[in-house]
Amino acid sequence: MPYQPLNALVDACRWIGARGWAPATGGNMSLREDSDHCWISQSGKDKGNLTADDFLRVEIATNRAPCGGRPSAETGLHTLLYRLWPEAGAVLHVHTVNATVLSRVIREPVLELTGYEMQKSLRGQQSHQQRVAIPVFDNDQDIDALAGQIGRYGEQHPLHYGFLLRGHGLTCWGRNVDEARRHLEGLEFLFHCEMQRRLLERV
Ligand SMILES: CSC[C@@H](O)[C@@H](O)C(=O)COP(=O)(O)O
Ligand SMILES: [Zn+2]
Repeated sequence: MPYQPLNALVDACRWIGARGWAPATGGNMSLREDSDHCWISQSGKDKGNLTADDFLRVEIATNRAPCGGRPSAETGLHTLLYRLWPEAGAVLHVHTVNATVLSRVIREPVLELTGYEMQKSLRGQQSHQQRVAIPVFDNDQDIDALAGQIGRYGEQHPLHYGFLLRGHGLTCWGRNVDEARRHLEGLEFLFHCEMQRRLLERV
């Protein structure tokens, strides 16, 4: 019997797939059940076409799926966020073109966004004059090492909405699936604007 609250996450995955934000088998998505467990997409599936049966219950402390199956290769990044942020309820990882390309162009360790009304799609942002800082980490196939690096960063800096992996994509989260979706849509819009601005201004 699938975990019933997964239905909202399954809808979000279809929405992501329809926008082309999880091409091929890219992307992974998860939902927190409680302080010790989350449900995460199985590795290697088409994430735009999942059902609740395609999610595995994973221990947040160990990344293990006691009932078997192969959880996402990037499970360690989701569980890191659930450990770091008790309020994180859902995590969405996507491979959008804007996130993939912009993260390669940014030389600095943080992408700063300011001047955009759509910053207010992000929790706590009340004005286009505020600054949104999205950290950018070098991609790494060693997920444990990557999780260690992001974890050390997260212990010292606010890590509010999401982070970019260079040439890879965006991982973002929210208190629930609706908020994670809103953050994803808002950030993706902001990345698109920032790409266009940099192209036109030849930054
Ligand atoms: C197209 S392969 C992409 C993977 O290496 C990975 O980055 C990804 O997002 C999906 O991995 P998965 O193990 O299916 O959750
Ligand atoms: Zn990925």
